[in-house]
Amino acid sequence: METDGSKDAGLGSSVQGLHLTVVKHNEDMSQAAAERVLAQLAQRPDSVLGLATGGTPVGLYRQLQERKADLSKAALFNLDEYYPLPRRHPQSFFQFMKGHVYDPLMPLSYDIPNGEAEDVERECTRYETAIRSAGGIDLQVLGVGRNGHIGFNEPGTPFTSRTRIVALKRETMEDNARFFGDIGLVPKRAITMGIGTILEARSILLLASGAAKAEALYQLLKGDVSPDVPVTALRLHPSVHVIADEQAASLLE
Ligand SMILES: O=P(O)(O)OC[C@H]1O[C@](O)(CO)[C@@H](O)[C@@H]1O
Repeated sequence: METDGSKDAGLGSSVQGLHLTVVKHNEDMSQAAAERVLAQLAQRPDSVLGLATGGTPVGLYRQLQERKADLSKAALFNLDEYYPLPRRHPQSFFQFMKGHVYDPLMPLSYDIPNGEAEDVERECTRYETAIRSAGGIDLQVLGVGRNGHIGFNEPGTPFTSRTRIVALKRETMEDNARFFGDIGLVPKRAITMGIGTILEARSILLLASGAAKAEALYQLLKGDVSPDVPVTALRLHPSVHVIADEQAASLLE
């Protein structure tokens, strides 16, 4: 396995368009990711960025702060939000983004599904329309769940799915219980961009760190393309860059 470097996945035509960079540690992943986001902003200051929450992108957002990324012309969207959950709840993805990105980096605009919308169907339609009205997403940052979920699109989700309300799998609630302190406090549902919505982004940056993500990454690069492992949908996209640390890449090769 090539490390601290970059290489094409080199796995034949089914993964053409997918580029893999393996780096040593989580911090290296965050640095490499920040470079790609900064390059996107340099090329197009008014980029539309799709961002993710969870543990994976925290280092990326720290790097963007340290490097004084200029988001003053950029529009931000997010993958998902728990439902129902008030925006003021400390574990809402809105609060996560406020702390890590909105307040420190002051983007021109931001939008995130509203976890306290009264009419959830209407909120999902509003969100899809807002993304389209902004011109679509230029660069979508993704993490991946242990079970291969992207956004909150759990195994079994059709690749054509759009923004909608979903039920979370038990393993996803278990993984996110660390943020809530108790699994009983984790919301059972969420609003998430669909896989079809995600695949419309012009380019995708997937980050994976730690041994818990190794199987999902293996499936992405070597498994069958199947809704059973949502992240494999990325094999259908023409421009995906994966940055993984050595632990996440440990099943490859
Ligand atoms: O980065 P983590 O905390 O491992 O989470 C993995 C993925 O699961 C989610 O939390 C669910 O949306 C994503 O935001 C994230 O990319």
